[in-house]
Amino acid sequence: MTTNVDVAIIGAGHAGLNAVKEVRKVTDRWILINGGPLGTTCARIGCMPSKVAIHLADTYQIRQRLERYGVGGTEHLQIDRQAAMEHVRDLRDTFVDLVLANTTDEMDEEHLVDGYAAFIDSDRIKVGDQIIAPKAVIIATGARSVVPPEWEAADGVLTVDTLFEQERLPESVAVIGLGPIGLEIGQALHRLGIDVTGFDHGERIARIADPAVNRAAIDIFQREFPLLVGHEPSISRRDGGFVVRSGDNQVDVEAIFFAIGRHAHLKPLHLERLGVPLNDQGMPLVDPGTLKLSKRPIYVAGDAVGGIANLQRAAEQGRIAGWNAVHRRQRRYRSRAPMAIIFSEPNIAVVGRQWHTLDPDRTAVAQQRFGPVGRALIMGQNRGLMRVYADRRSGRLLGAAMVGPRCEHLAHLLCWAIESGMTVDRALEMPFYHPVIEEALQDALIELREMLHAKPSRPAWRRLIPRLSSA
Ligand SMILES: Cc1cc2nc3c(=O)[nH]c(=O)nc-3n(C[C@H](O)[C@H](O)[C@H](O)COP(=O)(O)OP(=O)(O)OC[C@H]3O[C@@H](n4cnc5c(N)ncnc54)[C@H](O)[C@@H]3O)c2cc1C
Ligand SMILES: NC(=O)c1ccc[n+]([C@@H]2O[C@H](COP(=O)([O-])OP(=O)(O)OC[C@H]3O[C@@H](n4cnc5c(N)ncnc54)[C@H](O)[C@@H]3O)[C@@H](O)[C@H]2O)c1
Repeated sequence: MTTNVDVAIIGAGHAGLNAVKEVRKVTDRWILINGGPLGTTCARIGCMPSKVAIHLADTYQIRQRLERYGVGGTEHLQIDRQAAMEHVRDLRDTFVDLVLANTTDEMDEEHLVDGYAAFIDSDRIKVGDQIIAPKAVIIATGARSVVPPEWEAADGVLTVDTLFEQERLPESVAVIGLGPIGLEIGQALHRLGIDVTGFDHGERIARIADPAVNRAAIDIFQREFPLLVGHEPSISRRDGGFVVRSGDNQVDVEAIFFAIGRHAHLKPLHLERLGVPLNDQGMPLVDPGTLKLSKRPIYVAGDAVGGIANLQRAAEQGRIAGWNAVHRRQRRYRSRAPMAIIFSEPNIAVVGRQWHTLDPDRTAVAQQRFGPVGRALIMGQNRGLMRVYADRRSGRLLGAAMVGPRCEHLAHLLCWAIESGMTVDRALEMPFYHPVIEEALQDALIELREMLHAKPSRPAWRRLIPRLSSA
């Protein structure tokens, strides 16, 4: 039997659930298909449990500063990692319950179907034995962790999909890939007392394009746990564990944590059956504004689109795809000034234009270290570097990269300023308080203003003119 609906939404993550919210305002003939556990990537394995783990690891780490504050007995403090992981799971379950309570818990069997969807052709979808014929489709299938095929489902190999389910954490871990996941999770595991070594085949960590900030970040994190970058790591089995080699270095570990990227989860959909051209990632051409495939009422939203995964992007694209699926007048997704925040300690943040896209002749770059920043010194977290970029001609802020304390907040301030087209002079007219981390940004802006207003040094022959005339 075929079920006819107005809209089929595939994937119950933030993108899919936000799409449903828009669609159900217009029609009751919709169906949400979800394969795997409900509760969203963000709440189950992503943003939220990772931040719980980071928070408790950072809290335990504070013991190392307590003696300086006159607090004794810190050498007796110990972490029960099993209890810590239970706390992560408890909060994770709370976040999942909050998502479910407001969304899928209220849906009946007619609207919510459990299973992986696959296209039969461009008009029909199959889920198990059920065939669905929708007038419009929203693909919101998210992304999945990349694991080299030879290590898939191997004992001792972890990803974020499995980490938070571990009753017992390993004593030593090689973190392969030092992007946002590798750095956040690697540092948290290290701070929970696990022997962590980080590996990346590239020279950059956390995708920082600015070479000075990247160097500063590597120096800071390197002091906590070894980071081996710039060589392709090779992994082999040994005595129930693994040996990982990188250049001249070799490390024996109990477990491997892969964080080498997450790719759009499209394979089970069989998009090749749509009869549209696909790129080498198996993705059809999608209008980045309407999120629609050309000539088909099929929309793609969230991590399924590819690129840098971001919860706010997934939610907004879901809302737009949902609206567009049920309205003639199409809304457009407009990407804003980019912002990426890594919740390591210190934070890493990149906003606006990235280093490699800047024109060196037109860009002024101010640099501010967090070392002498009063508030950072008070917090005992004064490691870091911020670089802020401005356009020499218009004086506008262009972007920034930073590693430092509470950069999550500085990134927001800067990103809002960039998004509103603010100049350096105007940003300096804004109020600042004391003593706050924002004073680091104020100092960077003052340096930028000096660069922008500095008179260009006059060529030697021009400097001669007054003297010649007065002679
Ligand atoms: C460890 C980690 C930390 C993160 N931290 C942050 C952060 O701090 N800040 C931030 O902004 N972002 C963060 N992200 C990214 C953020 O979580 C994602 O961008 C967001 O959750 C993606 O939502 P989505 O709706 O696109 O996909 P998902 O939430 O993954 O939903 C997709 C759903 O579709 C289902 N599905 C897949 N294929 C099919 C199919 N064929 N048929 C039916 N169902 C299917 C999946 O099982 C899943 O339930 C993090 C991600 C991870 C992994
Ligand atoms: N705070 C946040 O916003 C946050 C946190 C976690 C994840 N995320 C998102 O989740 C997505 C996935 O994150 P990720 O860190 O897994 O992916 P990523 O693609 O951002 O980083 C992967 C890293 O692995 C390295 N790498 C790839 N193959 C390798 C190999 N064979 N050997 C060694 N190193 C290798 C790459 O050089 C890169 O540094 C990203 O889009 C990210 O933005 C966001």
